Amino acid sequence: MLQRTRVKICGLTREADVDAAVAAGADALGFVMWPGSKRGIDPERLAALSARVPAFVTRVGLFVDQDPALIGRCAEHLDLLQLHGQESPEFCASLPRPWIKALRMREGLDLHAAAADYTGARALLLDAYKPGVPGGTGETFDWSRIPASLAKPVILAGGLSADNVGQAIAAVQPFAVDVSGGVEHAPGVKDPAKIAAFLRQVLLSHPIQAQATL
Ligand SMILES: O=C(O)c1ccccc1N[C@@H]1O[C@H](COP(=O)(O)O)[C@@H](O)[C@H]1O
Repeated sequence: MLQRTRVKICGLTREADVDAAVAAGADALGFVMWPGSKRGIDPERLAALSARVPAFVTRVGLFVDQDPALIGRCAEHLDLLQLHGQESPEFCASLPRPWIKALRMREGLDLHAAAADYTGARALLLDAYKPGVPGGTGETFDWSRIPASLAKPVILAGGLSADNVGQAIAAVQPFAVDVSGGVEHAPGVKDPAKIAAFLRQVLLSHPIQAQATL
């Protein structure tokens, strides 16, 4: 079976960057609704950016232990929620949109147990662990810690860029990859050339499998 690695470009704050990510072929676009981030936007910005996104491109809202009322207000502009804090499985299940759970790869994290706990998650997003920082660190982690078979699709995040995403896909074979800092020239300011290069490297990462399957 031909399995194309999906791509999410996260931390979009500007119309031009939304357009660049869509034009490059991104499958999903991420909007950081957490005000503690330099990439954070408010619900009004979300509405404006989300309105530019065409059909078949998934609009993902990123939250960190935030008020469900705020999540509810944002939901009409989103297709999927990305939960980056200590949200419990019960909290996640109470939300008005499908969701993915972000897990930071701290030492000793049992991914099989997490997949069983977050049974309603559409995928697990795995990110680097840095104490006190909920995500978007620009750091990688040891990809060999990801088990080959997990009960949930894996979205690989953390320090990815055009320079290492091919290697990451070869090592992990994730369902999707997620990038923020690696396609920017400043936090929240994307670089269209880096976005295009990232997408190109993802496509180039499995040509032999594609040819064998066609
Ligand atoms: O981007 C942020 O500022 C952010 C803040 C809080 C939680 C998550 C955040 N970003 C997510 O972190 C990963 C990895 O980002 P990077 O590629 O290493 O910069 C990704 O899922 C971002 O969406």
